[in-house]
Amino acid sequence: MSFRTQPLPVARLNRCQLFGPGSRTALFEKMAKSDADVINIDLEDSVAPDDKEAARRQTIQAIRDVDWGDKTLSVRINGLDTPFWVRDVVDLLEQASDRLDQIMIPKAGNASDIYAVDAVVTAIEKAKGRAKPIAFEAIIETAAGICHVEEIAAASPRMQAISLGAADFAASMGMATTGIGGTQENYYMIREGQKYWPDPWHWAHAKIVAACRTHGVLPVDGPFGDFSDPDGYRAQAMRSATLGMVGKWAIHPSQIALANEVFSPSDAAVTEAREILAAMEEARKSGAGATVYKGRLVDIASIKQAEVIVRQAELIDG
Ligand SMILES: CC(=O)SCCNC(=O)CCNC(=O)[C@H](O)C(C)(C)COP(=O)(O)OP(=O)(O)OC[C@H]1O[C@@H](n2cnc3c(N)ncnc32)[C@H](O)[C@@H]1OP(=O)(O)O
Ligand SMILES: O=CC(=O)O
Ligand SMILES: [Mg+2]
Repeated sequence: MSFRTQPLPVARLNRCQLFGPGSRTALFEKMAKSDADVINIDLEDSVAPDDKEAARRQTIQAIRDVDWGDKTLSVRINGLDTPFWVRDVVDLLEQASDRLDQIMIPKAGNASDIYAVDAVVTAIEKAKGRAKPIAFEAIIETAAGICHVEEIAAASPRMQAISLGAADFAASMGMATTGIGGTQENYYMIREGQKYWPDPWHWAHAKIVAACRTHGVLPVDGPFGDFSDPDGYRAQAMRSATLGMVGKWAIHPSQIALANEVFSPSDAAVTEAREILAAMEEARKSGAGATVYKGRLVDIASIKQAEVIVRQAELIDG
C-alpha cells in the first residue's frame, strides 16, 4: 500500500439528499420536517430562468427563517456557464445566515471550476468573518466531469461530497435515453435467448467512488426520476450502496424512506460486523492474522470491511 493512507470522509449522515426548487416556498417547511439527512434547495435546473432571482431571495430568507434542525443544509447554485452563479454565491454568503452548511456545484468539469467558486467563497468568508467554512458538493454530470473526477475530488479542502447527476450526464454523453437513472430498456445482453439488463451507470458510479475514496470525499448517487417506481429506486440504491456510495437523492418525498432504508445497515449486518471484529480480536490475541467466521475466511482486511458498517451504524445512533 502507498505510504499515504486513505483519508476518512467527514463524519456526517448522507443517506438521503432531498431536493426541492427554491421557487416553491411551500415545500421548505415540509423539507425541513422530512427524514432526509441533507436538504438541497435548488437554484439550478428545477427553477425557470424568469424565477431565478426570486428563488435566490426566497432561499436566503428560508435559510434564516426555517428551523432546519440538525440537517446538512445545502443550496445548489447555477452552473459556471450561466450568468447566475456569481450572484448566487455572493448573495448566499453575504445574506444567508451561518446556518448554510454547503454549496452544491453542478456540472463541475474540472478542478478549476471548484477553484473559481472557492476563491469567491473564501474572499467573502474572510470579509464577513464567517466562523464555519462552507462545504462543497460537486455534481458529476458531464463527459468532462467524469474524465476529471479525481482532480475535482482533490480540488479543495471544502470538498465533502460528489454526486452523479444521471440526467445531465446522459445528455452530455449522448446516451440514447430520456430516463433519469435505473435500468435502461435497450441496454441488455442476451444469453441462450434470455435477456439480462446490466447497469449502464455502473462504471460512472465506480469511477466516482474511487476518486472520492482516494480523497476522503463522500460518494453519492443522484436522482431517480420515476418516483412512482419504488422497486426500481430501491434496486438502483442497493447497487450504489454495494459499490460504496453512502446515499442517494430524493426528488420526491416518497423516495426518502427508501434511501434511508438502503443506506442504513440492517441490525443483522451490524451484528455480523461486530462478530467479525470480535473474532479477529480473538485471532490477534492468539497471534493469528486470519481466522474462520461462519465457515469463511476473515482476515485483517475483514476488520476494515466490518468497520465501514460499524462506523455507519454508530453515526446513525449518534
Ligand atoms: C435532474 C435534477 O436536477 S433532479 C434535482 C432538481 N429537481 C427538483 O428539485 C425537483 C424536486 N421535486 C419536485 O419539485 C416535486 O416533487 C415534483 C415536481 C416532482 C412533484 O411535485 P408534486 O406534483 O407537488 O408532487 P405530489 O403532489 O406527489 O406531492 C405530494 C406531497 O409531497 C409534497 N412534496 C412534493 N415534492 C416535495 C419535495 N421535493 N420536498 C418536500 N415535499 C414535497 C407536496 O407538497 C405534497 O404535499 P401535501 O401532501 O402536503 O399536499
Ligand atoms: O442534476 C442532476 C441530473 O441528473 O442532471
Ligand atoms: Mg443536472
